[in-house]
Amino acid sequence: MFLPTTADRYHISTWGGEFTDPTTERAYREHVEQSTAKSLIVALRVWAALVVLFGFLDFLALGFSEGFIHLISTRVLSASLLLLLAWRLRTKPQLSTEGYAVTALEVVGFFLFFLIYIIRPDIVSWNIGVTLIILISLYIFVPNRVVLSNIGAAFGIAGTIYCIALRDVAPTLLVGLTFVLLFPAIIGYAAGLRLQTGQRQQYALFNETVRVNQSLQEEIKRREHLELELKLQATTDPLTGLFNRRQYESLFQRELDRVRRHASALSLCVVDLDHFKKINDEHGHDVGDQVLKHVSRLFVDTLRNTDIVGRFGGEEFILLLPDTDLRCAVQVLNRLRERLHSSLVPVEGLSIQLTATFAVTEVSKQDEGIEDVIRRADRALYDGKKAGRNCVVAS
Ligand SMILES: Nc1nc2c(ncn2[C@@H]2O[C@H](COP(=O)(O)OP(=O)(O)OP(=O)(O)O)[C@@H](O)[C@H]2O)c(=O)[nH]1
Repeated sequence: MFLPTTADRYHISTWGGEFTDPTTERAYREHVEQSTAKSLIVALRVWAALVVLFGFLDFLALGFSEGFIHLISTRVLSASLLLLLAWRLRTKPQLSTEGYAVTALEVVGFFLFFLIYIIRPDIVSWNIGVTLIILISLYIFVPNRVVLSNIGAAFGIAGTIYCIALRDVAPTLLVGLTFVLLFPAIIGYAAGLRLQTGQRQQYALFNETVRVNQSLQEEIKRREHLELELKLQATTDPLTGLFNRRQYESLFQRELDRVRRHASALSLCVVDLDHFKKINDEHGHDVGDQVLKHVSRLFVDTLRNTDIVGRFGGEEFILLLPDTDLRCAVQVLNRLRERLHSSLVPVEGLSIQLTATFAVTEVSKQDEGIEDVIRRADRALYDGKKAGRNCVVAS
């Protein structure tokens, strides 16, 4: 599939002042639709007011004559068309950026304006002056696509020349007049083109900034996610999601510092699942893994969230119970043992009965580190296994 590059997408035509890529041009018009409609409504209202106000000059020159009535009717008709479009723009702002309606009005407006040349031959030179102002206003004051403004201006120039030609003037004068009328149109076109191109360049820049910002945000999110994942990988056991050895050892050190500083209680328990080898042998390693996951969840869900649950390795777990002395720890662990014993583990359509041996010891200020404490618990574990398993042994 062909995908336009940024340069293609934002290429602006030299003479039209519009994006050559239709999708970008459409998006740009939608982007400026509301503000363009607002400016156009103001321009149309001012235009309508001027058209009617100039009727006062007609009245001064013609009085309440038939000519005045024709002119004022024309003026009121023009003003009504202008106000009608202004009203329509409130509900259909896209008319302002399409430009066809306002161009049609420019053509109709000029057509009605030509009547003044016919009805008031006394003010031809004044009218030519007004035509010059109208021509430049078409480009600068009335928001429209510059290519369409060219159509309005071309009609205005051609019509004016025609109206003057009707008066039997010398051809040289007509040629001169054409140049005079072309002059504001060319200036207006150049100014309109520059303005239109500048607006689109700004839009392209704005869009690019938004795009770059978006991709930066996405990159930041991606990196944050990656960082979190790496942190998780470094601190947890991949199978059970419990703290890994490195992490619970460092958490133990923090708790040991608290024991030393605040004389608070801390108990450590080594849990070893009973006859786990049998589960693996009978149902396969995958079922064994599911059981380990289930037991881990059960430990985490049952204990306090200040307790620390880690995987010691294989089917052995470490539980750190802060602010818990040996007596309380034995109570808590007995509850946990009973819960494990009484709940069947549902794995792959099987219901597996499971027990564990819990070896618990209280950490003292004199303990050098976690190895000392685990060694003590391990001795208790040995006793527990010898005593028939499914028990809590304290040392
Ligand atoms: N599925 C699974 N099995 C594991 C994992 N780590 C260790 N094991 C198994 O756990 C079993 C531990 O067996 P043993 O040390 O003999 O202990 P046991 O069968 O639980 O017997 P006792 O501890 O004496 O009650 C071994 O079969 C290991 O292969 C693991 O990550 N996944």
